[in-house]
Amino acid sequence: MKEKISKYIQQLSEEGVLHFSLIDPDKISNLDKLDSLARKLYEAGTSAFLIGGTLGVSKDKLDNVLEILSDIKIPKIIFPSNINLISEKADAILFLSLLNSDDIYYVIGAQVIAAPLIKKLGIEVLPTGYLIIGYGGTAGHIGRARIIPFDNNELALSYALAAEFMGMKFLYLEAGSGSPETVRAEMVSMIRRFTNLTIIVGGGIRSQEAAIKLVEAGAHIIVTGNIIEDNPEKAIKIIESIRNYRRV
Ligand SMILES: CC(C)=CCC/C(C)=C/CC/C(C)=C/CC/C(C)=C/COP(=O)(O)OP(=O)(O)O
Ligand SMILES: O=P(O)(O)OC[C@@H](O)CO
Ligand SMILES: [Mg+2]
Repeated sequence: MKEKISKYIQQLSEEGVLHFSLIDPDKISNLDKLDSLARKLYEAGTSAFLIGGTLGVSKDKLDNVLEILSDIKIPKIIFPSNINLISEKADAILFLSLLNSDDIYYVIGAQVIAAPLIKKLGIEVLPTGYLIIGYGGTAGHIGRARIIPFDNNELALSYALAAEFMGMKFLYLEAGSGSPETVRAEMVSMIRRFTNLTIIVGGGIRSQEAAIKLVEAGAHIIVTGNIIEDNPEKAIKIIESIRNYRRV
């Protein structure tokens, strides 16, 4: 298995903090403007594109977005909500297991169905424990998550340790797209302190202050989705502040 994207992430994390731009193929209002929007995000310093969504996303729409982004020289990583979102046009896929789901399909079912095709296409996998925290949004509802409260750090850490002991490399702390609150800094710092997982945080991040708080707490990768569509200028400011951040 090639590890190109994983090495790219590791190298950038040694130097600083990464930002991933989430592009939802069903929510992009104007596909004709995606190329110029994506270039601005790239020039601001975003480290990769995550492409995915829960509702209304098809393989055709995914391929179309991957095609539009193909000339931009940062990784295009699939963020799958289900097994239909697998494409050879992507550089990697977040191989998610929704660890706090009550539905075995989202813990190990979808993964078993998807694995042979991913292997055949030779797409790099990023083994990721996915935890839904506090709000959950559509992903939490569809994924039948037994939501971890925003303030239950001990419970989140227990899942994180279990993920690490099972060999996962990434942990995605997801408040849910459009969440009124972000995951809290205390939860991130506790997981950073006690594990070696690469911590991805997303959901409801709409300001530089919110992003930097999570970065200071130890997040390796910050994901923003909605703000890119709602206010691209603000998204660019968030990206610049994350990429300029240096741990002391
Ligand atoms: C490994 C493979 C192929 C699949 C795993 C599938 C799993 C475990 C999914 C977890 C549950 C789930 C529904 C995750 C969604 C992740 C995602 C793409 C979130 C972003 O989308 P939203 O913003 O919630 O979607 P909408 O904008 O459509 O509401
Ligand atoms: O759209 P936002 O609220 O930025 O959330 C991003 C992502 O974590 C959702 O899966
Ligand atoms: Mg969304």
